[in-house]
Amino acid sequence: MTAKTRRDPPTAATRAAQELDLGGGSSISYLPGHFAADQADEWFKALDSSLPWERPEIFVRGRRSLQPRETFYIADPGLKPLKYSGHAPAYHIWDDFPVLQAIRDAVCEAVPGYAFNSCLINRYADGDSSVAWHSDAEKLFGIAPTIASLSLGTSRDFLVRRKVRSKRASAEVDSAHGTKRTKREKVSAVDVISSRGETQDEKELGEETSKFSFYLGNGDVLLMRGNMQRDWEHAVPKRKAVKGTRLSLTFRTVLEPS
Ligand SMILES: O=C(O)CCC(=O)C(=O)O
Ligand SMILES: [Fe+2]
Repeated sequence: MTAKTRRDPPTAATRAAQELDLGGGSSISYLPGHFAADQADEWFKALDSSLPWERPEIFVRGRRSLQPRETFYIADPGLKPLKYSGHAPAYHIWDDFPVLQAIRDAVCEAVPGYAFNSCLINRYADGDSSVAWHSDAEKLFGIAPTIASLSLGTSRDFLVRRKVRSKRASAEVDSAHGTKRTKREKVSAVDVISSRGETQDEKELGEETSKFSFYLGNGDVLLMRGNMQRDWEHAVPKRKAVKGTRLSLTFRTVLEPS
């Protein structure tokens, strides 16, 4: 049986934050069941039925295709608009969506110290919806953005893997950011290239490729911090057996004015 069964409700032990230090200044904090299921259900229903979802054409690796999920973007007024994969999503503001304002306040409270001013929301109607391997390294979020995602609805796998970079690209990026990379990290980047070739598609990777998997469920919060968008990429792969809908609200801080 390949279908994943629904998780047990979180207990005090499982609800505790899990910290994953990926090295090189990258880390993930995972807060399973941070928001109670009834609260998460209420938010899911309010958003799923009312947001003006978009499903645009995007441009990825030289090919135009229909985005394999729906999205909605909201931000403080007057910020530089988001653009990714050749597409600029419609720019909505919090005043028009009070439920999102309330969710943003709750997430900022859950993750003290960050003033998230924008949110890209993804709607995965069922297991056919996905997001391909990518990082959120857009310039408007700065060089080491913290991104907090809140999952609502059906659970989905969220995968994380180290980026493949040439030795030269690594050296250039490191000097641009003024960071030092240890010899061991350089060697492991090369190992990754030789173990999986240059392909970007999803295939089973060897253990040496540093891949992690989270099963994100209703009310879970996950934070990507530090150099994650520079050195790692993430994906939500298709899962044919999944029938239900998942929303992910990815809170970010846009640093540049328009
Ligand atoms: O759905 C998720 O958890 C990830 C979404 C994502 O990577 C993004 O919006 O950039
Ligand atoms: Fe992302």
